[in-house]
Amino acid sequence: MESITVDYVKRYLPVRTSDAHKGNFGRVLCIGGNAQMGGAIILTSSAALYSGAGLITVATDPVNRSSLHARTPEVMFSEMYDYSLLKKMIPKMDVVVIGPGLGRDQVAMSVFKNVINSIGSDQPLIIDADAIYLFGQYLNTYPANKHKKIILTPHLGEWENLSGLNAQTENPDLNRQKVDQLGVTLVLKKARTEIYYQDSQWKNTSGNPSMATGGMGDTLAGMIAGFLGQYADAKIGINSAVFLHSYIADQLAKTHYVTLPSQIIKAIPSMMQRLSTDNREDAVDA
Ligand SMILES: NC(=O)C1=CN([C@@H]2O[C@H](COP(=O)(O)OP(=O)(O)OC[C@H]3O[C@@H](n4cnc5c(N)ncnc54)[C@H](OP(=O)(O)O)[C@@H]3O)[C@@H](O)[C@H]2O)[C@@H](O)CC1
Ligand SMILES: Nc1ncnc2c1ncn2[C@@H]1O[C@H](COP(=O)(O)OP(=O)(O)O)[C@@H](O)[C@H]1O
Ligand SMILES: [Mg+2]
Repeated sequence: MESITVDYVKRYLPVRTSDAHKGNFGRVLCIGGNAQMGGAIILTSSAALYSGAGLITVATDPVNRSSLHARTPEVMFSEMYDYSLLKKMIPKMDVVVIGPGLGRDQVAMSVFKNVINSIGSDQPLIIDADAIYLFGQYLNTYPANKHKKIILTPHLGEWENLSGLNAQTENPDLNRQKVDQLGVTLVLKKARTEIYYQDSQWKNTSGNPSMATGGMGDTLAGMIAGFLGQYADAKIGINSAVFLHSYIADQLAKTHYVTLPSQIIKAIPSMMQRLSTDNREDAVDA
């Protein structure tokens, strides 16, 4: 397994040209947040925004509209249960992320099916949180998904539910077998997150237990989405998002017992700037 380090991330940070505009940095659609868990998709979309995505739309339950706009007026709202609108919107997106706070009921399953049927074979689809459960259920009926560009981001509990491999039994060989069978990219979240591509495997070298707070994975999903819209090479984008998410937490943890997802989000632009310009990577705004 190859290691993702700070030097790797610095080497590949994209350079913004002086004539760049928002259309260069990705149209991202974030889908999730039922009436109980709007915070999850607000974290995801905020993370995509602070990671540099050009244009972000959130498809969510209408009750989340005003809190979304109060938090991030830069982000557009769409009604998650308007299936024909969602179907029309998806082909225009560079990246779609589904799952944070989505729920697992029949309505959530209808949203999921609508999205997986509408997404094109060249469009990255990040499947996180509840959508990982829904993906597992969906596969029972429609097993062939290899034509889709799917990125799964489970924690160990979600991975067990999907693969049958638990925290004790999962290992690189068995994970690889499952990944090949599913035809996906796997971001297996744990203390040292592992990433399985079709042709290589990577291990993160950053992260710490101050990150054990609800919403931390929702935040990572948004960072991956934000980076996928900006990096020409998806593998480098995903690896860099995974590393930076935890690396910012490592810097914050020097002075913070707990690192909140929203603190990490706020520190993304300053960390990216510092890594792109000089060696003062230890400083973050919190
Ligand atoms: N502000 C909001 O709106 C927030 C909304 N959120 C939304 O909540 C929804 C549910 O997501 P979820 O991850 O909280 O719960 P779930 O899918 O039931 O998984 C937990 C199960 O897995 C097991 N488990 C084993 N290993 C594990 C590990 N390493 N890391 C974590 N768990 C591990 C664990 O076992 P345990 O050790 O707890 O017994 C337990 O049985 C989802 O939509 C998400 O987006 C949250 O993000 C919070 C902020
Ligand atoms: N002890 C730890 N060390 C390093 N990283 C951690 C630790 N605990 C949690 N994390 C990270 O926090 C994130 C948690 O994701 P997840 O469980 O999906 O959160 P949520 O669903 O609440 O948003 C993952 O990126 C994981 O790697
Ligand atoms: Mg999660």
